[in-house]
This record gives sequence, C-alpha cells and structure tokens, in this order.
Amino acid sequence: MEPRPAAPRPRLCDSLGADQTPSASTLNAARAEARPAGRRAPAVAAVLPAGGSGERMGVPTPKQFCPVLERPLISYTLQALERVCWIKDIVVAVTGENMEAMKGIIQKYQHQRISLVEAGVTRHRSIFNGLKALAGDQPDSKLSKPEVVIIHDAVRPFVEEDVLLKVVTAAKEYGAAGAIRPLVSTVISPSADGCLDHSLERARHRASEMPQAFLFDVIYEAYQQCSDYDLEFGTECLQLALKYGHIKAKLVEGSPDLWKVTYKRDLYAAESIIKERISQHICLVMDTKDENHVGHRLEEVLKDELNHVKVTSRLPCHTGRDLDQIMSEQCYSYVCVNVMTSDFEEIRKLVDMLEESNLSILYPVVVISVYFLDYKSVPFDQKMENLMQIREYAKEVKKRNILLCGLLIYYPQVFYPPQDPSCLT
Ligand SMILES: Nc1ccn([C@@H]2O[C@H](COP(=O)(O)OP(=O)(O)OP(=O)(O)O)[C@@H](O)[C@H]2O)c(=O)n1
Ligand SMILES: O=P(O)(O)OC[C@@H](O)[C@@H](O)[C@@H](O)CO
Repeated sequence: MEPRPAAPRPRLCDSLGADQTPSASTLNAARAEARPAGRRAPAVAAVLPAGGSGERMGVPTPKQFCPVLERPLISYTLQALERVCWIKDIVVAVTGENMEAMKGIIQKYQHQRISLVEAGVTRHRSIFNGLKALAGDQPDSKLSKPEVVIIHDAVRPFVEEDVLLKVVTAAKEYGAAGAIRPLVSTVISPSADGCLDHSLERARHRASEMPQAFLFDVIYEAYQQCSDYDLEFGTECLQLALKYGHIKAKLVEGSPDLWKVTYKRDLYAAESIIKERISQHICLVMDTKDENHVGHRLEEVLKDELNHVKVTSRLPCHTGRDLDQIMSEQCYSYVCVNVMTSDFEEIRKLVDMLEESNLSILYPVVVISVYFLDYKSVPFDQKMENLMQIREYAKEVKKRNILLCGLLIYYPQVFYPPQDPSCLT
C-alpha cells in the first residue's frame, strides 16, 4: 500500500524536540492541524499487551502488577493513556489468572475507557487478541473499529501525549509509525563459535521503543497473515507491517522516558521518577491571615532553597475555594503551619478536602503539620497530650494514602510570632 497523500504535516513534529514537553497550546495546535479542516479526527484506540510473566524481573508477581509507591505499575500506564482525551478505547490483554486482579485495579483507581481481553502465550498473540476485540469480530464486543490503533507496552508508564500524537499523526500519513531512541550500547553480531562476527555502526541504528501506531487495517491484516513463527518469536510490530503490508513505518524520535520496565532496577528507577514528578509542588497552608505569619517566611526560604519546586501558600482552609484551587493544581505535598491553633481541626479540614478530591487515590499525599507552642504560656504535658492524638489520626488517614506527620516547635515567648524560619528547616 502506498503511503496516503501527504496531509499537511502538523507543526508538532517540527517544532518540538523529542525531549520537550509541549505546551497545551502546542498540543491543541497540533491536534487541530492533524485534523485537516472539515475532516473529523481519526478514531483512535490503544492496545496494551499486559499478559507477560516478567521473568527477567525475577519476582513472582508479573512486573505489570508490581507495586510502585503501593500502586501497580500498569495503573500508571493506564493513567498516562487516559489523560489523552482523543484515545477513545484502551484494550488491555491480561492472562485469565490475572483478569480479576486487573478488574480490581480498574475499579480501585477509577480507570475509564478500559476493555479487557485474554492475553496470548506471546506478546504478539496478546496484541493480536486486542486487535481482534477492536475489529468487531467478536459478537459481544462493544468496541468499534478505530481508524488508527496505538500499540503500547503496559510496562512503559512514562508515555506523554506529544509522542502519542506524533505516532498517530505519522501513522495516518504513512500507515505505520513507531518511537525510536538512540542506542546506548553497540549492537554486535556473534559468530556460531561465540566470537565477534561483526558490529553495527551504532550511529546508524536505533532502538525500537513504544508507542507505535498503525492504520488499523494495516496492522490487523498483517497479524491475520502472520506465520506461527512470527507470532511465537517476533518482537517487532513495525516489522509485521513491513513484511505483510509492505508499509515502511515512519520513525519518530521519542523521549528518554519511553523505556520499558524489564529488570528490578527499572522498578526502582520508575519509583524515583514518579516521586520526583509528584514532589514538584509544595503548598503551605496557614492557620491565620496574619501577614507576619511564620509560614510566609518559610515560603520564602523554601523558594530560595528549592528553586526547582513550585511553592505556593494558602490562607486557612476554611474557604473551600482556596483548597479547590490547590486540588486543581494536583499538589501532593502540604505543610500546615499552625501558630494559633493547637488542636488539629484545620488538619482534619484539609485531609477531608484531600479525600473528597480523590487526589490520594492515585498518589500518596504528604501532609506535614507544624505546631509552634509557646512553652511559657502552655504547660508542656497538656499540649503534648493534645498533639499526641495526631499519631492515632495519622494511622487512620494512612489507610487512605495520606501520609500525615507532626512537627512540634516549642519556643520561648520572645520569638513570638516566630520570625526566624530557620527553626522550620
Ligand atoms: N505473552 C505475553 C508476553 C508479554 N506481554 C506483554 O508485552 C509487554 C512487553 O513484553 P516484555 O517486557 O517481554 O514482558 P514479559 O514477557 O512479561 O517479560 P519477560 O520477557 O522478562 O518475561 C509487557 O507489557 C508484557 O506484559 C504480553 O502481553 N503477553
Ligand atoms: O521483546 P520484549 O517482549 O521484551 O519487549 C517488546 C519489545 O521488543 C518492544 O516493546 C519494542 O522493542 C518495540 O517493538
């Protein structure tokens, strides 16, 4: 099949380097350009092979279900695809024995647009089963055939909308497209006796990654023609499109984060990346509107010390609007600075609103409650008794993925209101 007549190529491919995260306006412009005037956007679906056993991970649990920050790895990949509003269906291939576990994950993390199919004994067979579900071949299937289908490994959680848009746009034009990355190690070809036969020039070769995208008919027909050998031993969908559909896939430079979780070290790396991403914003919540509140000093110190982190502050959270705004910013780290109140009613209000926002369903939310107590005006034992209650409360809210801890700063009256934020850091 000849590539379709070149539609106007969206600027996204020209204006963004592989490692840049596009602004919403860039993505919107590319979305608009990928949809030539008067033409409807292509119906796009995704197939996620998730039926492997993860032998190289070396643990009993298949790696797609291994926990990262107490949440299964596959849930992060589903979340990444769900963030893309123009992917209408996400078909996940899992083994029969993991089907119930997968349904539980979908329910617990409130994943949407997910359909499950039985995995095959190889990755290609799992993908083929996903395509069959989309083809409408199955009588009870509620899925409609898409124009373009994305294929993405369930163990590649760090996929962003820009590369998905790039491969889909390219697949519409060329019939197939796939993300690639520079090789880290040189590829060599060993001889039969285990010695070097030759090596490939690294600069002229690339690693094939995911996501990949195809005109649905191209890849579905390729799978239907596949030999058993291909289905059993093949690892490259682009090759199937070439071999059976004579389609030379467009290769799209992907970002460094497209790697596949394969070994245990990859899980540690994934956890570090996720922790780094959710700690990019700290919100200080203060218990009074006093402009001299020590929380403002702390805000200045944090902004100086953590210049890569967004630090915001909010007035007392009795105004729901304030917290609604915080929730919309997807902030997962809160420091509540209490100089007047010593019970933790304010903390309860914040925790209740965090819960209502469902923020802690996907990621752990950290709340540090800082108390300043003037030891001349308050008998230590009386106040400590109050504050010790925070321990019990912390145990209770941890079940809801909210990590609460208290920091007590016992100071003499002379500092009040404590002006020296260094006592907070
Ligand atoms: N029969 C299979 C084998 C693999 N996969 C999926 O294909 C993706 C990439 O495959 P790979 O990294 O090889 O996963 P595993 O086969 O599980 O890993 P291993 O080879 O270490 O066992 C994974 O999401 C995996 O779950 C699949 O859907 N069905
Ligand atoms: O071979 P594995 O099953 O480990 O992983 C599949 C990979 O080969 C595949 O995801 C990319 O290389 C792109 O095709």
